[in-house]
Amino acid sequence: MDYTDIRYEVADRIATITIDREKRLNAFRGRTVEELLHAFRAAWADDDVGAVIFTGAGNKAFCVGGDQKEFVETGSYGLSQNGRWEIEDLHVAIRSIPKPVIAAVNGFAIGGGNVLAAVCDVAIAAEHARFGQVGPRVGSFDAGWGTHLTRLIGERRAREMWFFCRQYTATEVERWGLVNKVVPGDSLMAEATAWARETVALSPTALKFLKCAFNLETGGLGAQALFADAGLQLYLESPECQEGRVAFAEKRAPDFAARRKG
Ligand SMILES: CC(C)(COP(=O)(O)OP(=O)(O)OC[C@H]1O[C@@H](n2cnc3c(N)ncnc32)[C@H](O)[C@@H]1OP(=O)(O)O)[C@@H](O)C(=O)NCCC(=O)NCCSC(=O)c1cc(O)c2ccccc2c1O
Repeated sequence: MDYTDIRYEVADRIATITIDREKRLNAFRGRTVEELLHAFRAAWADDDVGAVIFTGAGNKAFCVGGDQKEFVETGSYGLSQNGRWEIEDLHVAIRSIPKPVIAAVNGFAIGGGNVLAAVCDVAIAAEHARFGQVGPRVGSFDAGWGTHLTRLIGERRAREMWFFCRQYTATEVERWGLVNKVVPGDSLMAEATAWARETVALSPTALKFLKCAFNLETGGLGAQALFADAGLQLYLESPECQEGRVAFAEKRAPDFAARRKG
């Protein structure tokens, strides 16, 4: 597959997967998700790859979730070549690949970007990185893997993140346990590579069984995510959702007053 939205590089048994849409703050569209899925599966299939680093191009954003401009312009995030919107397959692939996945969070991890970082095995953040959920402000929600935040930072913090749509610094979320380490931006990739080098020297079978074991508790989230996504697809067609998206595009606060009921 030819990649237009991502980069895939392998060196010293480490695969680096980079969302390469810097002008859109590495927001994902259908094509991006399809390529990411393909790249994670390639890393999975390659016996010479022992670990994956997942990052975003540039130094402003890791990923800011779904591409809102694409949605406003075309009415959807765009489908993959096979006609499916595969974000849930991507979440499951990152969880399932039997090799450690290290998120190198090089800037904003917002909305679906925060969820992508959260499903990785470990996360290292640049000092300037900012984390947050925005769905209830822009007309979206992730009631599947988005709720995995509870396990990482506890229920109070996870609900705060989703219900208030604030932004948090790397240092704050390191304290909460959302990231493993915070480093200066210019040493992020060196740090992530050092972590990857450490893990590729370990027993691959031991790591595989450990990842499978950790996944036993969260395995049900894959099914919950499909259920949640079915609800989200209906919500995406509603005037309430459209108000969130249009308000973001028009750079104004959304007006959900007409939507308050029940
Ligand atoms: C990310 C921000 C916090 C950055 O704020 P800042 O003030 O620094 O910068 P600007 O706001 O001026 O943004 C700069 C520039 O980038 C454009 N941009 C920002 N975010 C996006 C985006 N997501 N898509 C496309 N473009 C984006 C912005 O328009 C500016 O462009 P200019 O041309 O005007 O310069 C802040 O920008 C922010 O909060 N962004 C919104 C983030 C957002 O809404 N993300 C999507 C959330 S919904 C989602 O992620 C999602 C995930 C899923 O898995 C789904 C699954 C199934 C269905 C739906 C899903 C879904 O919606």
